Amino acid sequence: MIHPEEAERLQGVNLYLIGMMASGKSTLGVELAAQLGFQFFDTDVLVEQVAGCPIPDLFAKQGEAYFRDLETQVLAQLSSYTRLVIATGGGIVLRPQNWSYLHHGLTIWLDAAPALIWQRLLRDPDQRPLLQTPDPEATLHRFMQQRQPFYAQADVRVSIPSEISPPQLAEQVWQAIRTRLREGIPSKLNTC
Ligand SMILES: Nc1ncnc2c1ncn2[C@@H]1O[C@H](COP(=O)(O)OP(=O)(O)OP(=O)(O)O)[C@@H](O)[C@H]1O
Ligand SMILES: O=C(O)C1=C[C@@H](O)[C@@H](O)[C@H](O)C1
Ligand SMILES: [Mg+2]
Repeated sequence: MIHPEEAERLQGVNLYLIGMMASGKSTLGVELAAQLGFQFFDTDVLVEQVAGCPIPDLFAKQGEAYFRDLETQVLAQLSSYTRLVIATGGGIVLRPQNWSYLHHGLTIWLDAAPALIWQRLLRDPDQRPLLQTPDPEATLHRFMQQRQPFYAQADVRVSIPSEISPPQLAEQVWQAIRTRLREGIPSKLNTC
Protein backbone atom coordinates (compact mmCIF):
# COMPACT_ATOMS: atom_id res chain seq x y z
CA MET A 1 0.00 0.00 0.00
CA ILE A 2 1.13 3.55 -0.73
CA HIS A 3 1.41 5.60 2.46
CA PRO A 4 -0.51 8.95 2.31
CA GLU A 5 2.72 10.87 3.03
CA GLU A 6 4.35 9.07 0.13
CA ALA A 7 1.47 10.05 -2.16
CA GLU A 8 2.11 13.73 -1.34
CA ARG A 9 5.37 13.46 -3.28
CA LEU A 10 3.20 13.84 -6.38
CA GLN A 11 1.96 17.27 -5.24
CA GLY A 12 -1.43 16.48 -6.77
CA VAL A 13 -0.03 16.01 -10.27
CA ASN A 14 -2.28 13.80 -12.40
CA LEU A 15 -1.16 10.34 -13.48
CA TYR A 16 -2.00 9.39 -17.08
CA LEU A 17 -1.84 5.67 -17.84
CA ILE A 18 -0.99 5.00 -21.48
CA GLY A 19 -0.40 1.79 -23.43
CA MET A 20 -1.91 -0.65 -25.87
CA MET A 21 -5.47 -1.87 -25.60
CA ALA A 22 -5.74 -4.55 -22.86
CA SER A 23 -2.40 -3.56 -21.30
CA GLY A 24 -4.40 -3.09 -18.07
CA LYS A 25 -4.75 0.71 -17.78
CA SER A 26 -8.36 0.70 -16.56
CA THR A 27 -7.78 -2.15 -14.11
CA LEU A 28 -4.61 -0.67 -12.64
CA GLY A 29 -6.07 2.83 -12.59
CA VAL A 30 -8.79 1.90 -10.10
CA GLU A 31 -6.25 0.28 -7.76
CA LEU A 32 -3.67 3.06 -8.02
CA ALA A 33 -6.22 5.83 -7.45
CA ALA A 34 -7.59 4.07 -4.36
CA GLN A 35 -4.10 3.68 -2.89
CA LEU A 36 -3.11 7.29 -3.64
CA GLY A 37 -6.40 8.82 -2.47
CA PHE A 38 -6.84 10.28 -5.98
CA GLN A 39 -10.01 10.20 -8.10
CA PHE A 40 -10.13 7.78 -11.01
CA PHE A 41 -11.38 8.55 -14.51
CA ASP A 42 -11.33 6.55 -17.73
CA THR A 43 -11.40 8.50 -21.00
CA ASP A 44 -13.14 5.60 -22.80
CA VAL A 45 -15.95 5.58 -20.23
CA LEU A 46 -16.34 9.36 -20.42
CA VAL A 47 -16.44 9.28 -24.22
CA GLU A 48 -19.20 6.66 -24.03
CA GLN A 49 -21.12 8.86 -21.59
CA VAL A 50 -20.78 11.94 -23.81
CA ALA A 51 -21.72 10.00 -26.96
CA GLY A 52 -24.49 8.05 -25.26
CA CYS A 53 -23.42 4.72 -26.80
CA PRO A 54 -20.71 2.05 -26.47
CA ILE A 55 -17.39 2.61 -28.29
CA PRO A 56 -17.95 -0.15 -30.91
CA ASP A 57 -21.27 1.49 -31.87
CA LEU A 58 -19.65 4.92 -31.95
CA PHE A 59 -16.96 3.67 -34.36
CA ALA A 60 -19.58 1.95 -36.52
CA LYS A 61 -21.99 4.90 -36.68
CA GLN A 62 -19.75 7.97 -36.58
CA GLY A 63 -16.28 6.68 -37.48
CA GLU A 64 -12.91 6.79 -35.77
CA ALA A 65 -12.25 10.52 -36.38
CA TYR A 66 -15.41 11.44 -34.47
CA PHE A 67 -14.35 9.17 -31.59
CA ARG A 68 -10.86 10.79 -31.55
CA ASP A 69 -12.41 14.28 -31.39
CA LEU A 70 -14.50 13.32 -28.36
CA GLU A 71 -11.46 11.66 -26.78
CA THR A 72 -9.46 14.88 -27.11
CA GLN A 73 -12.32 16.95 -25.64
CA VAL A 74 -12.60 14.62 -22.64
CA LEU A 75 -8.84 14.66 -22.08
CA ALA A 76 -8.74 18.46 -22.27
CA GLN A 77 -11.42 18.76 -19.59
CA LEU A 78 -9.81 16.24 -17.26
CA SER A 79 -6.47 18.01 -17.54
CA SER A 80 -7.79 21.10 -15.81
CA TYR A 81 -8.19 19.11 -12.56
CA THR A 82 -5.60 17.75 -10.15
CA ARG A 83 -5.25 14.60 -8.02
CA LEU A 84 -6.55 12.29 -10.75
CA VAL A 85 -5.49 8.92 -12.07
CA ILE A 86 -6.64 8.72 -15.69
CA ALA A 87 -6.82 5.54 -17.76
CA THR A 88 -6.62 6.59 -21.39
CA GLY A 89 -7.71 4.86 -24.59
CA GLY A 90 -4.97 2.91 -26.39
CA GLY A 91 -4.78 5.37 -29.28
CA ILE A 92 -4.67 8.62 -27.31
CA VAL A 93 -0.94 8.98 -27.94
CA LEU A 94 -1.46 9.36 -31.70
CA ARG A 95 -2.61 12.98 -31.78
CA PRO A 96 0.11 15.54 -31.07
CA GLN A 97 -2.53 17.83 -29.53
CA ASN A 98 -3.25 15.21 -26.86
CA TRP A 99 0.36 15.39 -25.67
CA SER A 100 -0.15 19.04 -24.72
CA TYR A 101 -2.62 17.70 -22.12
CA LEU A 102 -0.76 14.52 -21.21
CA HIS A 103 2.33 16.59 -20.43
CA HIS A 104 0.39 18.39 -17.69
CA GLY A 105 0.87 15.27 -15.60
CA LEU A 106 3.06 12.23 -15.31
CA THR A 107 2.62 9.73 -18.12
CA ILE A 108 3.07 6.05 -17.31
CA TRP A 109 3.41 3.48 -20.08
CA LEU A 110 2.13 0.02 -19.23
CA ASP A 111 4.37 -1.90 -21.60
CA ALA A 112 2.61 -5.27 -21.55
CA ALA A 113 4.08 -8.14 -23.58
CA PRO A 114 2.35 -8.83 -26.92
CA ALA A 115 1.49 -12.42 -25.88
CA LEU A 116 -0.17 -11.20 -22.68
CA ILE A 117 -2.20 -8.59 -24.56
CA TRP A 118 -3.29 -11.14 -27.14
CA GLN A 119 -4.40 -13.65 -24.44
CA ARG A 120 -6.50 -10.95 -22.79
CA LEU A 121 -8.05 -9.82 -26.06
CA LEU A 122 -9.07 -13.39 -26.90
CA ARG A 123 -11.23 -13.39 -23.77
CA ASP A 124 -13.00 -10.22 -24.87
CA PRO A 125 -12.95 -10.23 -28.69
CA ASP A 126 -15.81 -7.87 -29.62
CA GLN A 127 -14.88 -4.80 -27.61
CA ARG A 128 -12.09 -3.43 -29.83
CA PRO A 129 -13.43 -2.10 -33.14
CA LEU A 130 -9.96 -1.58 -34.60
CA LEU A 131 -9.31 -5.33 -34.37
CA GLN A 132 -12.36 -6.38 -36.41
CA THR A 133 -10.09 -7.42 -39.30
CA PRO A 134 -9.45 -10.76 -41.07
CA ASP A 135 -6.23 -11.24 -39.05
CA PRO A 136 -6.64 -9.39 -35.72
CA GLU A 137 -3.38 -10.73 -34.26
CA ALA A 138 -1.38 -9.31 -37.18
CA THR A 139 -3.31 -6.03 -36.87
CA LEU A 140 -2.46 -5.89 -33.17
CA HIS A 141 1.26 -6.38 -33.86
CA ARG A 142 1.19 -3.70 -36.55
CA PHE A 143 -0.44 -1.24 -34.11
CA MET A 144 2.12 -2.10 -31.46
CA GLN A 145 4.99 -1.35 -33.83
CA GLN A 146 3.42 1.89 -35.06
CA ARG A 147 2.62 3.14 -31.58
CA GLN A 148 5.76 2.09 -29.74
CA PRO A 149 7.61 5.39 -30.42
CA PHE A 150 4.63 7.36 -29.10
CA TYR A 151 4.28 5.30 -25.91
CA ALA A 152 8.03 5.63 -25.43
CA GLN A 153 7.53 9.38 -24.84
CA ALA A 154 6.10 8.52 -21.40
CA ASP A 155 7.83 9.79 -18.26
CA VAL A 156 7.74 6.31 -16.72
CA ARG A 157 7.78 2.89 -18.38
CA VAL A 158 6.74 -0.29 -16.60
CA SER A 159 7.32 -3.61 -18.37
CA ILE A 160 4.67 -6.27 -17.78
CA PRO A 161 5.98 -9.59 -19.13
CA SER A 162 3.23 -11.79 -17.67
CA GLU A 163 0.12 -11.69 -15.48
CA ILE A 164 0.55 -9.82 -12.22
CA SER A 165 -2.17 -8.88 -9.73
CA PRO A 166 -3.37 -5.24 -9.74
CA PRO A 167 -2.01 -4.56 -6.19
CA GLN A 168 1.40 -5.98 -7.13
CA LEU A 169 1.44 -3.96 -10.32
CA ALA A 170 0.43 -0.82 -8.41
CA GLU A 171 3.42 -1.37 -6.11
CA GLN A 172 5.75 -1.80 -9.09
CA VAL A 173 4.37 1.30 -10.80
CA TRP A 174 4.72 3.35 -7.62
CA GLN A 175 8.36 2.32 -7.23
CA ALA A 176 8.99 3.32 -10.85
CA ILE A 177 7.32 6.71 -10.24
CA ARG A 178 9.40 7.29 -7.10
CA THR A 179 12.59 6.56 -9.01
CA ARG A 180 11.56 9.03 -11.72
CA LEU A 181 10.65 11.70 -9.16
CA ARG A 182 14.06 11.29 -7.51
CA GLU A 183 15.65 11.97 -10.89
CA GLY A 184 13.56 15.17 -11.02
CA ILE A 185 10.88 16.38 -13.43
CA PRO A 186 11.19 20.12 -12.76
CA SER A 187 8.58 21.37 -15.20
CA LYS A 188 5.81 19.40 -13.48
CA LEU A 189 6.68 19.47 -9.81
CA ASN A 190 7.72 22.30 -7.55
CA THR A 191 11.28 21.78 -6.47
CA CYS A 192 11.15 24.16 -3.48
N1 LIG B 1 -3.36 -6.95 -13.47
C1 LIG B 1 -4.31 -7.71 -14.05
N2 LIG B 1 -4.53 -8.97 -13.62
C2 LIG B 1 -5.46 -9.75 -14.22
N3 LIG B 1 -6.24 -9.35 -15.26
C3 LIG B 1 -6.06 -8.11 -15.73
C4 LIG B 1 -5.09 -7.23 -15.14
N4 LIG B 1 -5.13 -6.06 -15.81
C5 LIG B 1 -6.07 -6.20 -16.76
N5 LIG B 1 -6.64 -7.43 -16.70
C6 LIG B 1 -7.73 -7.93 -17.59
O1 LIG B 1 -7.33 -7.68 -18.96
C7 LIG B 1 -8.42 -7.12 -19.70
C8 LIG B 1 -8.01 -5.74 -20.23
O2 LIG B 1 -7.75 -4.90 -19.11
P1 LIG B 1 -8.11 -3.35 -19.13
O3 LIG B 1 -9.49 -3.15 -19.63
O4 LIG B 1 -7.76 -2.82 -17.79
O5 LIG B 1 -7.09 -2.83 -20.24
P2 LIG B 1 -6.99 -1.37 -20.89
O6 LIG B 1 -5.52 -1.09 -21.04
O7 LIG B 1 -7.78 -0.40 -20.11
O8 LIG B 1 -7.63 -1.60 -22.35
P3 LIG B 1 -8.32 -0.50 -23.33
O9 LIG B 1 -7.21 0.33 -23.93
O10 LIG B 1 -8.98 -1.33 -24.39
O11 LIG B 1 -9.26 0.31 -22.53
C9 LIG B 1 -9.63 -7.12 -18.75
O12 LIG B 1 -10.36 -8.29 -18.98
C10 LIG B 1 -9.01 -7.13 -17.37
O13 LIG B 1 -9.84 -7.76 -16.43
O1 LIG C 1 -6.16 1.29 -29.24
C1 LIG C 1 -7.10 2.02 -29.64
O2 LIG C 1 -7.00 2.80 -30.60
C2 LIG C 1 -8.36 2.00 -28.86
C3 LIG C 1 -8.36 1.48 -27.58
C4 LIG C 1 -9.53 1.51 -26.70
O3 LIG C 1 -9.12 1.85 -25.38
C5 LIG C 1 -10.59 2.52 -27.19
O4 LIG C 1 -10.15 3.83 -26.92
C6 LIG C 1 -10.83 2.37 -28.65
O5 LIG C 1 -11.35 1.07 -28.89
C7 LIG C 1 -9.56 2.60 -29.49
MG1 LIG D 1 -9.37 0.87 -20.61
